[in-house]
Amino acid sequence: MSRKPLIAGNWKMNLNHAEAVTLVQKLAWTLDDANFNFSATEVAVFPPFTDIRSVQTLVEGDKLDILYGGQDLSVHDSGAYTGEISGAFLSKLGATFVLVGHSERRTYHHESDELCAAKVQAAYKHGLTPVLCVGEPLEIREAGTHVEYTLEQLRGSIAGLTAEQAETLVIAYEPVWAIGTGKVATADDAQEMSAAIRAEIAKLYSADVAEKVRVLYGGSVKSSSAPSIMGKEDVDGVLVGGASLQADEFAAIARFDA
Ligand SMILES: O=C[C@H](O)COP(=O)(O)O
Repeated sequence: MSRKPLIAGNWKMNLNHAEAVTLVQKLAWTLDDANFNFSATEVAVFPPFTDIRSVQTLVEGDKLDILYGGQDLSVHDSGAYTGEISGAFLSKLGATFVLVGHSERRTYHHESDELCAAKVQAAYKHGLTPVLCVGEPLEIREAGTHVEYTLEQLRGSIAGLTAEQAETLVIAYEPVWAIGTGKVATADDAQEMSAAIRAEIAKLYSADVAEKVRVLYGGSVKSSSAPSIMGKEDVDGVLVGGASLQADEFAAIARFDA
């Protein structure tokens, strides 16, 4: 497979800047001790905004191979938007990625597909790689319309995206019913949706673009479930919430093929 695996840890609203430094240090040491091959697998953390400067100082100072990103960004570059964070600021802090449209933002902040599409554009404008989150709630899964629902969300959230941008896009499939619940979708469920997402990208752009797009699975991933999920052909990585707050556990997830 030519796509590089991406193991991403979304800390959500957990850990202050001092705790962030401790966790990233421990994560780097744990992976180093295990002779982790950082050039074969990307490892990224998504700390709260207030932690990012400290993470940057540590990563740059100690020359760590850990990437990082924001959990959200504004559609605006700057201005009178109290509480918002510009992609330009994240970029200046050395961020590589930014999450867009996480289900918690879609639910608690009513983020629409249209807004997500604007955020994806804002990310590219500032040189950030968006990690676009999509996925169905429980009632949709139970109705059996999860593939169509998720693809609809995907189409709406990438409206206006060029083929050149789409090639570098990361899409995280996160079934809402599996987030923080301990209920992991099966590896086959993850594969089914990842393949459907890739096929949709091929339809919208080309087979070549679809081959390059990375699709992650997220939802109660643990070191025990990561190997089988990562073993699936169309799954290129995982977006980990709770288990990314423990350095040992997150490092074990990153070593899914050890
Ligand atoms: O962004 C991460 C996901 O929401 C998954 O969270 P979780 O691993 O705690 O279920």
